[in-house]
Order: sequence, then structure tokens, then C-alpha cells
Amino acid sequence: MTDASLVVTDLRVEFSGFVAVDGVSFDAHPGEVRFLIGPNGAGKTTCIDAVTGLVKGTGSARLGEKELLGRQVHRIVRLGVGRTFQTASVFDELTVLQNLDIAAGRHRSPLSLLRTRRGVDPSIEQALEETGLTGELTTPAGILSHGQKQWLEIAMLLVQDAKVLLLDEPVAGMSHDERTATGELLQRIAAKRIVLVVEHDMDFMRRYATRVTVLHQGRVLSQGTVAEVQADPRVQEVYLGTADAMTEA
Ligand SMILES: Nc1ncnc2c1ncn2[C@@H]1O[C@H](COP(=O)(O)OP(=O)(O)OP(=O)(O)O)[C@@H](O)[C@H]1O
Repeated sequence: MTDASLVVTDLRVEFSGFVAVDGVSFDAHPGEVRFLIGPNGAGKTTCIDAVTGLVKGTGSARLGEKELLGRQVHRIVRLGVGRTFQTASVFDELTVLQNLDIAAGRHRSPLSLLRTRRGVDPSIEQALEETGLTGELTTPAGILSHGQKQWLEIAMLLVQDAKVLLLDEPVAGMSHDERTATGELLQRIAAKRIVLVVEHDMDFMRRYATRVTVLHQGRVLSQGTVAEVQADPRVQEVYLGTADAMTEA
């Protein structure tokens, strides 16, 4: 639950002389599903890495009044900034509930594990409901579908009460139905949080984005609503190989 916005200004990230992100500025507000798109190597993940403290960046990334750049990763997490990675990072051999317990920082004794239902925290219950995983409480994460694993990761951020969710290609490898369910989930959770999605899937972006920033070679190429970005000739040029993907209804 947040009123604060994420405001990234003039972000620059350099890897041994190679400028991966160069003067990138964008903002994201609660209530919108914000997308960051661009071709391979455009710098999307690096932007998220910089905001979450995994790589060093210059410029500014503010959450409300708080500057994130320069802080350590765990301090950024404590400010309420959560992220997912392209590959789901859940504990496969643990159940959904155990994964959520760990995310909530809760230790569950073997006995209470047997009495799972009774011992579920309200925050976990709510995250399970929001992500549609209520029926999977005792399922080992390893046998969840690909989509469910991504939802579990999102649920883990929800139990941590993340104010900002930075999601790296959340629908990659998902079925059509899973994509739809994920888009609706993102709309629900964005009502009270900041949701920023890095994505390749143009159809998904078109269906669920409120505003979009297009990166190309480390710089902002275009920014605006889906309609504005799709109509931008520079975007169509960059996506020439996938121009149909940009313009299809
Ligand atoms: N740790 C690193 N060291 C050196 N170069 C890196 C590092 N991380 C990323 N890069 C380079 O920075 C550029 C941007 O990479 P990044 O992963 O941010 O792009 P992306 O837009 O997320 O691409 P993709 O859609 O393929 O994930 C690429 O040229 C990449 O090779």
C-alpha cells in the first residue's frame, strides 16, 4: 500500500566502459501497470538491477522521498522494493506455504506444518487468494505449473508487503490462459502498489499496460500510452523485424 511514486531520473549504468543504460528517466505510480519494453540488450533488466541495488548506477531512483541508488540491496528490500527474475526463484522442494513462510520471515515448526490451515497468517492467506494459489497450499513448489511458480513469486512479494514490484518477463513461457490470469493479477495488485513490468510480449503489453517506456541501446526511445508508443515511427523502426507485433490489433 503506497502513495509514493518511483521516479528514475538520468539513470546511467556502465560495465567496464560499456554504457548499458544511458540517461534513462521514467516514473511509475500506484494504480498503473507500467511497462518497460525494448529489444534484446536494450537495458531493461539493467534498469531494474540498478533500482534494486544489484548493479551500481548513477543518476537517481527515488521512491517517494527516499533515494534508492547507493543503498545496499537488503536496505532497498526493506524500503519495500521487491522484484522477480526471468527464472522463478522459489524453493522447489518446499510447499507453497513453506515458501511463503520464508518470504514472510516466519519459522514454522514441523508440528505447525502438519496443521497448515490453522497456522496460516492473514497476510499469507490474502496473498494466496490474490494470486489464486489457495488450493495449492501444500503443493511442493517444484510441481507447480510454470505460471503458478511466477504467481508464487509474486505472492512472496505480497507477503513481504512490497510497495514496488519489479517483474522481469513475468509471462515468458506461459500459456494463453496463464497470461490472461497474470495480466488480471497485475491489474489487481497495481491498485495499491507500483507495478513495473519488463516484457518482450507485445500482445501482453498492449492488453495490460497503462503507460510504456521503450528502451533501445540503453536509451529511452519513446514513452507514453500504448497507442502513443505504437504510433511512434521510431518504435516501429526498431521493431521492424517484429513490426507486425507492434501494430496488430
Ligand atoms: N554484468 C554485465 N556485464 C557486462 N555487460 C552486461 C552485464 N549485464 C548486462 N550487460 C549488457 O548490458 C546490455 C543491456 O543488458 P540487459 O540485460 O539490461 O538488456 P535487456 O533489455 O534486459 O535484454 P533482454 O531482453 O535480452 O533481457 C547488454 O548489452 C548486456 O550484454
